[in-house]
Parts: sequence; C-alpha cells; structure tokens
Amino acid sequence: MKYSTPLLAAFAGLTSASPIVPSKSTLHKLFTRQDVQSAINASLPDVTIFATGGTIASQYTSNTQTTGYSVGLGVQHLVDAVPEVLNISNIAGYQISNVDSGSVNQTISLKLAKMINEELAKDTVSGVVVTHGTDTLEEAAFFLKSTVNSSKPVILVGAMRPATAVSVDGLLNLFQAVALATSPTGRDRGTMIVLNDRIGSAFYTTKNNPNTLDTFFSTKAGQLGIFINQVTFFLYAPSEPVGRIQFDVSNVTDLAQFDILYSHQDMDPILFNATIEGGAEGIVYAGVGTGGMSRVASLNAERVFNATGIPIVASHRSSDGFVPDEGEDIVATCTYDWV
Ligand SMILES: NC(=O)C[C@H](N)C(=O)O
Repeated sequence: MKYSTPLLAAFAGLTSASPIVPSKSTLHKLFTRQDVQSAINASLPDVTIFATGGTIASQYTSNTQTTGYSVGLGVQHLVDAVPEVLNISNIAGYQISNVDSGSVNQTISLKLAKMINEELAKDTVSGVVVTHGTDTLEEAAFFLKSTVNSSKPVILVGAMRPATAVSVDGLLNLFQAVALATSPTGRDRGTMIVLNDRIGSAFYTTKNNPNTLDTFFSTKAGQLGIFINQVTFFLYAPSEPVGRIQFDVSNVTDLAQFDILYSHQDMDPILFNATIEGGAEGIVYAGVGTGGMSRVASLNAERVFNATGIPIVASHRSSDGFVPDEGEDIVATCTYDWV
C-alpha cells in the first residue's frame, strides 16, 4: 500500500504490540474547573485544555525578542492570561508536558490521544484544546485526527511569539481555540488547527514559515474557516478528508519507529542501511518529484528492502502534491528519477 504524505505513511507503522500503558499517575493535573471558578456555571460548556509546551508557553526577558526564549509557563498561567475564556466555558487543565514541540515523543502523543478520547466521552465536555509548539503541531494534529474517535472538536493551538512579546499572538489564539471548542459549529469536524484567526484542517495544514505569524495554511485544501469578531465562520460544511484512516489506540502502548529520509541530488545510498541499523521498522523517503531518488540510492533501497523486508514508502519532499499509486510494492514500482 502507498501513501501520499510522510505522515500518512508513518501511520502505517501504528502497532498494537507491547503492553506498557503510560501511567495516569505520571500526569500532573494542574487545576480543575472548581479551582478556576468558585461556582461552575452550569449553563456554560466544559472545555479541557491539555498543555504540552511550545512558544505559547514561553517567555523571555525582552518583550521585543521573538527567538531564543524558553518554554516553561504552565497551563494555569495560560488560562490566567486570558481569563475571558471563563466567560464562555468552564475550564479544566492538564499539563501533559512542557517542552518545545520537537521534543514531543510517542509517550506524550499516546497519552494525549487516550486522555482526549476519555475526556470527550464525558457528556458535559463540549470539546478539548491542546496547546502545542508550532514546529511539530501539524504532526500532533494529524496523529489526533487519526486516533481520536469523537464528533466533538479537538483544537490544536500554538503561538509564533512568546507570551512576553509585544503583540503576543498566543492569547487570542487560545481564546479562539476555546471558542471553537464550545461552538456547535465545531461538531463533526474532529481535530482542527487554530492560529492567526484561521481554522485549518488537521489533515492538510502545515507550518510553512518558521518566522512569521501567517505560517499555517494548506495550499491544497485552503482554510476550513475563520473567526469574525471571535465567532467561528466556517467556509465549508463538515466533511472527512478522502483517505483518512481511523486508528484505535486505546490498547496501543508502543508506536513503530518509522524514520523519514530526505532525498536530494547525490543522496548517499548508505542512509537506508544506517536508518535500519538505527532501529527503523519502516522508512518513508521524501522523494524528489513524485517520490524519486537517484539511481544509486534506489538500487540500494531495493537491495535493503529485499534483504530486510522493511517497508520503504515513497512520499515527496515538495510541500504539496501526491505520489502516484502504482498499486504494488513500493520499491519495485515507484517512479524513479534516473540520473
Ligand atoms: N512557535 C513555536 O511554538 C516554536 C517552538 N520552538 C516549538 O515548540 O515548536
């Protein structure tokens, strides 16, 4: 089977093998709805925030500094900075981690997916918000889109400027994320990404620029919606992306290691051997063009595949497009760019 994106391909590696469930006791429940509000407003929906870190939870000594800051603000701090969210919801928060998103690992990802599924099963909870670093936010969104089974909204939100910056973006992003999590318009859409006044598809949206606010979009799918005066305005009715696969991770304790190789002119063929020696149980290569690589690299990839049986799946290094599905074994049938 072939997949058109590295993420889809990597998800082919989901396994329900070994039985070690991350313990709930390792979670730090920072505050409950009762901690935040003296009396819960029964007329408001409940929203649960899962905080993982990232720039939205970062600070620096200079308010004009937008790089070089450090992560560390907790979920309580994030909510305290935007108390207006308590006018539209009863908030509870979990601190899942407090790291740059490059350090979000499978333990955190699985814990998130399982806890979100549990949370959304509660009648009173209208939706959840995940605060996350933007660098790998698209991966987290894709993972949750593939593993959370609920018609309720799951909103991934981050910031491009630290919490201490002039014109910080995280505050309004968080408010909008909570607003969407409470909104009936968010139903039947599952996981979405909210940044910079826009609502993006968790399946297609990517970060396209490491420096600017206007970084999350999908050239292929556009935006699902926007916020007008903090009210959601969807451009499309709810629909599922073609090719979405739903995984049940409730008993999954370990994800297979799929590594991604980036193709380029004169790619070193030994990378395939090295990656497998490093423990990869599958390789996705971000190929040139429609999944191509140099002749020497492809010959070695084929040798490695024949010797190990470890799947090597073609994707593309361009941010948009598809690899044509030629229906059979990937190494044998992929369209290579011979040099
Ligand atoms: N804007 C950000 O959130 C970037 C940050 N380095 C991260 O954790 O991904």
